[in-house]
Amino acid sequence: MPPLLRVEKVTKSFDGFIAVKDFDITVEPGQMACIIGPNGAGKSTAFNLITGHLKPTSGRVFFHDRDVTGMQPHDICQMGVGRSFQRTNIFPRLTVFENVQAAVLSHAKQTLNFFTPAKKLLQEETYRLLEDVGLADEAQSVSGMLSYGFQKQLELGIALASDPELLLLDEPTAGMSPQETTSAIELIGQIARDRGLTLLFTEHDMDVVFSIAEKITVLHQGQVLAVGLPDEVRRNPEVQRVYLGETE
Ligand SMILES: Nc1ncnc2c1ncn2[C@@H]1O[C@H](COP(=O)(O)OP(=O)(O)OP(=O)(O)O)[C@@H](O)[C@H]1O
Repeated sequence: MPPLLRVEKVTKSFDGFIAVKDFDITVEPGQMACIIGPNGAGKSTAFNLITGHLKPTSGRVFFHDRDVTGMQPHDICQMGVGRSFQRTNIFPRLTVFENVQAAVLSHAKQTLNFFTPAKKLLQEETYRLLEDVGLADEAQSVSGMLSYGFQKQLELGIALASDPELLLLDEPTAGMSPQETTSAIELIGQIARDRGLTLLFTEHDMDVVFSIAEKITVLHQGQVLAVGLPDEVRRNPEVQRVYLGETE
């Protein structure tokens, strides 16, 4: 089976500054893959290049063996690449239900046909998503008043509304307490297994990375420094020198 995602020699420069250089990654269906690297290593840029929010200066991105390089973000999303946006796409004055429903509606607009009983389907889908991300009891809460952990669950619900095959999560546990981190990781793992999702995430917390990642790509100054199984990456002297050593 071909990889779900294949990035080949992608480079991005901003006015001559090379943020990502010759970046390669493959993610297999069902895999939990992680990109790590120090601040400024190019992780967010790599995500943006995959989701179409940035266009590569050179190189190609393939999803399901289809060349998606340069396609618009909403087209890439429609093809099955979802992404969480660190709260920026939550409407704080709307309820949790309304936020997820808006995301479901936005996706459904492009997939429902004229004869589909849209409203009922959308309500059922919205409740199902809220249950999946553990927010059923918070359906009527105002989103802006949610705890930080619940807001992250809401981000996840919104990202899942497009029914992605590949989900990109940018630091899904950022700012969480150790207890919130543990339950968030359990929830993400559970959702990925239940839905047969493929995950690509970035993360600063090494305990999180080594607990769930099946494959790790290490970025350093915009280039891939190492790639492999968690144990291989952990033992790699170069990785220890430039990255792990800094945080331990
Ligand atoms: N739009 C842009 N214009 C110019 N430089 C940029 C732009 N976006 C990112 N950069 C630069 O590219 C480099 C990589 O940034 P990026 O945000 O991808 O790193 P990161 O690994 O996600 O960092 P962090 O862990 O701090 O989020 C940084 O030096 C950053 O300043």
